[in-house]
Amino acid sequence: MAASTAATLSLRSVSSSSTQNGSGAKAKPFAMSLSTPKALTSFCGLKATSSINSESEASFLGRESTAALRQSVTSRAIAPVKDSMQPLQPQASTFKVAILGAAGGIGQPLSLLIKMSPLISALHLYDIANVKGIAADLSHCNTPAQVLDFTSPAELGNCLKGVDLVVIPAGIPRKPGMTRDDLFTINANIVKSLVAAVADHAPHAFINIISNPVNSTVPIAAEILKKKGVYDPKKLFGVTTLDVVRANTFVAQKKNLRLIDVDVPVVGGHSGITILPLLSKVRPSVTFTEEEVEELTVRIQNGGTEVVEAKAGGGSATLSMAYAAARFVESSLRALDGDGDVYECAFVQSELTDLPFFASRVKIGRKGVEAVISSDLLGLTEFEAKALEALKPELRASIEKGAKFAQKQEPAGASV
Ligand SMILES: NC(=O)c1ccc[n+]([C@@H]2O[C@H](COP(=O)([O-])OP(=O)(O)OC[C@H]3O[C@@H](n4cnc5c(N)ncnc54)[C@H](O)[C@@H]3O)[C@@H](O)[C@H]2O)c1
Ligand SMILES: O=C(O)C[C@H](O)C(=O)O
Repeated sequence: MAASTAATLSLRSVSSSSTQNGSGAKAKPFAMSLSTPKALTSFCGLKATSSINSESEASFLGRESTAALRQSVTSRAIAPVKDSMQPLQPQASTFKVAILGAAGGIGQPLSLLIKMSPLISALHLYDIANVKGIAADLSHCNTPAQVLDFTSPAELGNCLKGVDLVVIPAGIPRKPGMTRDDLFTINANIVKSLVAAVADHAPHAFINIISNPVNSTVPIAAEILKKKGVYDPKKLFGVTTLDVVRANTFVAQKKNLRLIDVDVPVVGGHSGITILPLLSKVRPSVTFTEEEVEELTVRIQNGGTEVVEAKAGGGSATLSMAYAAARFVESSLRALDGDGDVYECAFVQSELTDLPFFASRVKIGRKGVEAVISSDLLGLTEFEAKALEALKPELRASIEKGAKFAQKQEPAGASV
């Protein structure tokens, strides 16, 4: 018998919602156990059990979202089955996703993880390196997303046509001793040309940017989209989910908490001191000594460097990043699918501070960012307030560097 009988969507993430009165964000950790009827075994492939469980308030999606998910899964997957004895032919799911840089250290495991999503009907893999084999390999997984490969810039337009979400992990990673800003010269050009193509071929898509330095590549993307006349700030996201994933892990370990319960908002940017975990806002409420706050903050800020050094020249975080990006993709797709309860931290155009871009918790809906959650920045501790002021000059400089780079470029389409 193939594998087991359970179809479980195994990504676990945390959803946080703000209180309506703005008195402080109320985290709502959730644990999804998406267990489908036996009929779904044939496309979910990994495991299948007989129901979709929302164990409690503290479970992955919360009751309402789980109900919405149940409805979405059952309508997509079960509706086409006319005869229960027939093998399931799942209806095409709603969303098409493109990954640009799909053959890389992040791109490959990310492609695998999101191939498991029942929300994806087509997965378009693009890379300048050989992506054909990766697509062939992945296409054998019996999950519904159809996998297509696109290799040269000449194929990029076709890769992007009709997609709802574009994820960009293309670019070089750090080696020990490098800062993320040291990647600027090469990655700025990569992001510029890829985003120009997105503007031409998928101007309404959500764009999730992973390529570093995120503090600059997101402003580059914004300027390129502006030049092309298609900039929608609500749909452009710098992916900072890995900072949240790390913060949740390190805090849970330090305080001996159940991982699934922990939610740490991380604001600012995605590099060094611009990464600011708000430990006073951790859910569940937990107290830290001053030493613990300093130690945890530094560890979260240096999480990327910890991996770069451990890999000793072999690149930077790929597996944890793929996990984090898959969580952000899943959240983006749930938002596109009309789930009204999607909250993630992301680096977006923002008026929360005097900086033009800022990572914070945002509510994501069908049209992109619906709200920036301002309450996280209220009632900061002295440590956090100082750290927030301290990060601003560096973050502003990185944002301006990216914007200036893109502004002085030729009209972007010409160079793709
Ligand atoms: N946002 C984050 O939290 C985060 C976390 C980890 C890594 N990163 C960044 O993600 C990027 C990728 O990291 P990686 O480990 O996957 O690197 P990698 O070198 O393993 O993979 C990068 C891939 O991009 C491809 N590529 C290069 N130029 C391209 C182009 N013009 N079009 C399409 N594909 C192109 C390469 O062929 C390669 O397959 C790096 O910049 C890294 O710093 C960001
Ligand atoms: O640290 C890096 O260079 C990669 C990434 O930004 C990370 O945080 O792991």
